[in-house]
Amino acid sequence: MGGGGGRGRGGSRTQRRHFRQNRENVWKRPKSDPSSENTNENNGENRGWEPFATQNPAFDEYYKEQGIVSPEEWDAFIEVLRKPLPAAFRINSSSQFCSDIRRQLEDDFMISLQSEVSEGGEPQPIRPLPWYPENLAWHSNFSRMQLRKNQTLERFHEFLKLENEIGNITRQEAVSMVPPLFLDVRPDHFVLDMCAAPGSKTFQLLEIIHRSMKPGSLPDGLVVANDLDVQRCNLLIHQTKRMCTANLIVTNHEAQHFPGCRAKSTASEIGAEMEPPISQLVFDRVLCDVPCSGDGTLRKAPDIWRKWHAGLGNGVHPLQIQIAMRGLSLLKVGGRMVYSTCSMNPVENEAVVAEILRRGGGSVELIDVSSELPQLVRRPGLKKWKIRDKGRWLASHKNVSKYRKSVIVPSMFPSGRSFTEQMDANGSMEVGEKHENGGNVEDALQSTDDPATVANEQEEEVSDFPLERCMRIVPHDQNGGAFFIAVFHKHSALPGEFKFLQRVEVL
Ligand SMILES: C[S@@+](CC[C@H](N)C(=O)[O-])C[C@H]1O[C@@H](n2cnc3c(N)ncnc32)[C@H](O)[C@@H]1O
Repeated sequence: MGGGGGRGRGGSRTQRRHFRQNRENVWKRPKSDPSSENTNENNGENRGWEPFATQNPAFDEYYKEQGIVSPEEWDAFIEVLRKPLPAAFRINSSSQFCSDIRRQLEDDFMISLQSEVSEGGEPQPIRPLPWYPENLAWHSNFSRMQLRKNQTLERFHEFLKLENEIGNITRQEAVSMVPPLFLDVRPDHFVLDMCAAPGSKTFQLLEIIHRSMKPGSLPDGLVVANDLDVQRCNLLIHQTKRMCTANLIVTNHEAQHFPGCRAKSTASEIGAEMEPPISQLVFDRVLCDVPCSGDGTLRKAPDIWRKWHAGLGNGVHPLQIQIAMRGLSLLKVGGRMVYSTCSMNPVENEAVVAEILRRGGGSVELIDVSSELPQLVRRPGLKKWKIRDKGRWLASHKNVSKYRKSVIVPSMFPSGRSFTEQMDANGSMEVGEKHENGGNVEDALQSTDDPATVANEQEEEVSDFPLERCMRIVPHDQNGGAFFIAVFHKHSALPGEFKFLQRVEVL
């Protein structure tokens, strides 16, 4: 029956429906409130549904200060972040039906769907992603709701469902398809995917390994897909079994402590008469798609708006470094490693990359990949950033109070210099203590009236590393999600690595 004043939250029913359709992923059902379950007010419709709050002042303040987009772009950036993410999918390049599927999309669906208005209001409801090779990845402006409800889209929806089920296409966020492309994998490569679940990038890696193989023959390459979470490993297995591959091993370890695997060389490699030596298994390619705060997925997971705070990025920074360093130690000399996150935060990105280069001590290079995938819109990595802790901006580790030193570590800052190192060089007092005027540090933290002013008064640090070679993809660049990617080349053994390898062999 009609829309009585008490049923909705303002606005006509049509307006509400329109809003719901356009903000499909920004609705949540809060924990049920038994006291209101049977009231006439709700009348059974829309009961308990509320929009997610798609804003967070702490988020705005943080990213404005970091300057990840220019002040002029801020409104466009934030507006796109609040919109639902358009769907994207990829054609399995190793499928024998790959060309047929691409032809069907180009010659049939691209034309027949033209008359359907997509919710994004783009002229082409579906289109190939211009930066993905060979028209194999597609962007669709149809929301899940539209696909499910609109009769004329039924054929397209059925096509997507069926081809996805049998492994000919995979639904995957567009930006998440980028890291494997920069890994430069060949069919004979041994690839380690350190944090692999739920497996969309593993699937992509397997596609490359299997590409151009004749049906029935097996490639020489191998993907080892690891994840800490056993349930997510199950998801990964479910996802990758659509590939029907024998070239995948799934492991369940902490990536930062991924075990050294020992392999026997084949007799043909060493001469049939000799006993094959045991050597450490090293990988041609390593993908480090590490756990992160995930704020690049805000469009897909709007509940992150509510949960976001600067401490999330600070908290995962040490683990991200550990995982990346373990990845590098398992990488062959001459091999390539990609480090990626779905976070926009420099403490999870540029700061980690700088620390990898620092610890790598010249054996690792951050590669300039600006000429690869030229149509992918990306921004260079930052050279300077600040750390936010307990409501305070910190420009250098020397500004960290001694009570926070176990949490706010030197590698988080652009110079990577530790407070103690500063003391050694200058032979002076602890600068952090001077800042607190000799008073109680907790008091000093709480009495900070204007954190931005405090940061401005501090000496700004700038990284010496070529961090502009990193890539940050932001949502309004190509109507997608956000991602960060850095590509490394290992020139020689890491400092201390040789000793480690020898020890493994003796064991
Ligand atoms: C960003 S997700 C990976 C997404 C995946 N690469 C994909 O494309 O589908 C990060 C993953 O890291 C896993 N993880 C968290 N801590 C880990 C650790 N210490 N070692 C290995 N995996 C970890 C999480 O379970 C999660 O699946």
